[in-house]
Amino acid sequence: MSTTPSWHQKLIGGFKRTSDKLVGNLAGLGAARLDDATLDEIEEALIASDLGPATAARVRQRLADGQFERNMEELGIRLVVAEEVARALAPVAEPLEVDAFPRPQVILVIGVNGSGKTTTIAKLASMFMEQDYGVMLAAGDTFRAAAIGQLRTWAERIGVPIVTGPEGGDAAGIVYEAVKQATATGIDVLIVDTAGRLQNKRELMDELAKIRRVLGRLNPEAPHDVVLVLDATTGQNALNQIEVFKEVAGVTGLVMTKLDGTARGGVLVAAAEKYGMPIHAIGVGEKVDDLRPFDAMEVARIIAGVEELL
Ligand SMILES: Nc1nc2c(ncn2[C@@H]2O[C@H](COP(=O)(O)OP(=O)(O)OP(=O)(O)O)[C@@H](O)[C@H]2O)c(=O)[nH]1
Repeated sequence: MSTTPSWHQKLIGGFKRTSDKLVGNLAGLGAARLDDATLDEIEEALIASDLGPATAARVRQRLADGQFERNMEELGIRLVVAEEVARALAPVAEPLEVDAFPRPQVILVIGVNGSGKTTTIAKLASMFMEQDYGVMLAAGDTFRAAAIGQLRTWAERIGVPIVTGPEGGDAAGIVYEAVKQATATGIDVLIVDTAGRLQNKRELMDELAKIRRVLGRLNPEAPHDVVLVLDATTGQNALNQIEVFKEVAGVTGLVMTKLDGTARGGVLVAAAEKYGMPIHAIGVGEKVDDLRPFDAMEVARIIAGVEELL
């Protein structure tokens, strides 16, 4: 028997905290009489499980609106939770498409240090390569030598070209050079690593503005995507980062990493509910194939703990 956990198993791990809390909170409500007090309890349980007030209110409404038996079994309640969570997630489950014309599609990747940005860039590159796209990386995080080295190591490992510069070098210059090379060699997707200096917003904004100006000179449509990488283990903090990076960097979509192990998976639903921003993919580990677009219903059923009752 294989000991490597499957994607589904890792995902269950990432949502365990949320799911356990939810299931714990719903326990004892089996064969519940859905009177107002019980409905209040269910709604509170959902909010306590990080699902966000709007989803919780919709579940309450669904249970209260009379389409269901007044005596509902726990499985019935969980199925309603799963449906409503899926309804919140389905509109934001939007894989990154390569459709820029002219090529290359330029994807800026942003996020604080340690969020899993570098690993995510490698995983995205690998995902695009699997779809037969030509991929190039640009090491635009020149702030730390380690960041350049790490990205180069990944580029070699997955076999994609990379444009780098010296530590402390001009990120915009590297991006300019990368777009020129990508255009000349018929690359489809250029993924650009950028500095994660959230502690100095002004500098980060200036740097991103400069990258945008330089890109705009080569292709007014670029950057086509500005993807924010978020660490799901940081819970509420991940939501705060969306707020700040939206303002500072014009984020167009999200990737949530570390949705395995100790993640606070409910934050995915909270982010979907609060920002309605596309969530392009989720990461469940450190290997290149540990990143995928997500299936809203699969995640919803895991969160609601449906499978364990079937
Ligand atoms: N468990 C788990 N670990 C991950 C995941 N993605 C990244 N990591 C790990 O998180 C750590 C930080 O990832 P990096 O990709 O280096 O993050 P970064 O944001 O580029 O960070 P800096 O290089 O410090 O700027 C590394 O040890 C990764 O292996 C994931 O989905 N799950």
